[in-house]
Amino acid sequence: MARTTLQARDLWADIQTLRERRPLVHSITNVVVTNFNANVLLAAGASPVMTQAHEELEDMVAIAQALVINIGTLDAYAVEAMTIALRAANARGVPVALDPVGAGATAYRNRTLAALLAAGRPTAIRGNASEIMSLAGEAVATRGVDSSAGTEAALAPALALAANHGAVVCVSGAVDHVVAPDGRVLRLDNGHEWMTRITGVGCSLTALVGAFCAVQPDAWRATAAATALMGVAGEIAAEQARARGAGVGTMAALLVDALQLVDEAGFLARARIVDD
Ligand SMILES: Nc1ncnc2c1ncn2[C@@H]1O[C@H](COP(=O)(O)OP(=O)(O)OP(=O)(O)O)[C@@H](O)[C@H]1O
Ligand SMILES: Cc1ncsc1CCO
Ligand SMILES: [Mg+2]
Repeated sequence: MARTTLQARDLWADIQTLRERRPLVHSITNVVVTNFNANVLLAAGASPVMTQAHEELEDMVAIAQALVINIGTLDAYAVEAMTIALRAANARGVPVALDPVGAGATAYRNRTLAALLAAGRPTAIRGNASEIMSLAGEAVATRGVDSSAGTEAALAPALALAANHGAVVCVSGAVDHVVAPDGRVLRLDNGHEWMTRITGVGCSLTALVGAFCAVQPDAWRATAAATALMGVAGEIAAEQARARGAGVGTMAALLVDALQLVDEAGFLARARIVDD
């Protein structure tokens, strides 16, 4: 595999740009994570707005710098909202991050994802391994919203998915894989297992992918910056929680703190880009 040309300092530059520019990120997301996602976006430096009212979708997309679509809790109204917003974003060149929550768990989710991908083109897709494998057409059963596979097994499916849809694909897990439609692959070895025990960390990563796509035109690099930031912040939060004998509830708050407070030295010391 080609050695990556991306360095941690490139990703740090994007984090600084996000903090300076405060892009407006419009999310149509699930009812479990809406508040947490908004706090994650604010902590990282973006400006969130959540709405799915059909009457205002086109106007909101028109003033947003990124759109995030998350299928975690679906119903017919939300699916129509996602379709309208996706089309509007594509027409205006607004980048779109898609979170295929629970892909492979139910026929309704699979159908909805197929219809969305037929209606428009996401700039980036972020899911756990079994979600990405399912979306790429592999026969894999996602267990509810949690992954049933490792990220290495999802690499080939992710590359195929990226090429087929012209979208960057991020497979999150113990080692995150960020792949581009042209075959570029970046592996990031950050994070902590406890991140899987706080609901919506993956969804929030997808929201960050949208935010970084608003400020970095190379969607692969933008997705890598989002993924590295979440991984580094998760590591810091887990360490701090454990140091005070706390668990994942405290860690959720510390994760938001770390997204806000991580500095250049802390980020560069921790970000682990893995080359083959
Ligand atoms: N075993 C692990 N070790 C370290 N970090 C992990 C591990 N598993 C997941 N992560 C990190 O947790 C974050 C969320 O990824 P995950 O794959 O759990 O998302 P998800 O399953 O979509 O989550 P959710 O649906 O709850 O939002 C990513 O930043 C990822 O790097
Ligand atoms: C737990 C859960 N159920 C539907 S969406 C969601 C949030 C994490 O994906
Ligand atoms: Mg998820």
